[in-house]
Amino acid sequence: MVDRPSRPSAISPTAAGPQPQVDVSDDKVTARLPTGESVEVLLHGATVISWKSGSKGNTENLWLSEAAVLDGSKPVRGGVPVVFPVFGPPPKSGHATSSLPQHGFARNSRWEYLGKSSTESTGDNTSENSIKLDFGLYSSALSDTFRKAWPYDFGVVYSVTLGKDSLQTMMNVRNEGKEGFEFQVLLHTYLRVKDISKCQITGLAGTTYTDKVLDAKDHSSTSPSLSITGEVDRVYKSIKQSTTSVQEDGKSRFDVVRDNLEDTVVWNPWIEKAKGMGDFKPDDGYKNMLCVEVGAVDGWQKLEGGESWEGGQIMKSLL
Ligand SMILES: O=P(O)(O)OC[C@H]1O[C@@H](O)[C@H](O)[C@@H](O)[C@@H]1O
Repeated sequence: MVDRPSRPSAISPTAAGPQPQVDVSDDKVTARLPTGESVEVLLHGATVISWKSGSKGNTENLWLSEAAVLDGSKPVRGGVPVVFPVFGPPPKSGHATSSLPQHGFARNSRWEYLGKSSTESTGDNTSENSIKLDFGLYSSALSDTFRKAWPYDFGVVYSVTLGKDSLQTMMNVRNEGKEGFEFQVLLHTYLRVKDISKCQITGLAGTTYTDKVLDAKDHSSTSPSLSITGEVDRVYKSIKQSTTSVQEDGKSRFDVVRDNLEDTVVWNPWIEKAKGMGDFKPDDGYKNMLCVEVGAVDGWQKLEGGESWEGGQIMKSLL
């Protein structure tokens, strides 16, 4: 477990200073800090589709396809889709998730907005806000098809916390039934980069990964950093380091810190695969995105009736 964001030195809910703003519409929730940072979350899939930080909140940190479908008819290509309760194509048969679509139903279901909470931390002559948005998905709200395919009683609360230069996304999964169930979870983050050819990923050395492009077999990562020079689809498993970092042009760009999650998928479809996806635009958008997807996808998490599990990430924009 990594440390949660440090506790504010003083919390003053009635502070007189400017407060974060939250707008709730039929299909999305938008939050903005007084300093300009913002986050947009679509209720479809509780998909974060924009996270802006930097000076006056001018820097978009997430890649969203120009052809992303945002009307709820399919998963969003970009942002941070939530993958649950199965990662990738489900096991062909013999597992409770076998009849689910690729990456499960969470990114394909409408979530409920549960509300917000904000904190203001004050230091010497400084004051910093953060805002947490909570979203819920329950078995009772699933479509009949998904409920039939995965007939367990569950509740998931997904919390998205916007800080000055960070975005924390945490999943809390509860088994609300009597029967135990197994699940996988993954936060399929599409980071926005200026030029993939100038990016390096560190924090994965000494890890075993499955290379889904090469041979679907296990390999050992010995090199201290990874550059993307073609299609990549790797599942890094049981990673020792808690932080995966992205450098661009020799400068630190992102830190992705895992919390109670041991695995990370690194994905870029590159030229041909990008062209083959109808909702991936522009065709050369693969140059501006890098998926660093934290998760628990090697094997299964098991929850007995009444138990719950929590895991997630803190992403830091280091501009
Ligand atoms: O097209 P989808 O279902 O959103 O999946 C995108 C990619 O998601 C990644 O997590 C997988 O490792 C890839 O194999 C997959 O191609």
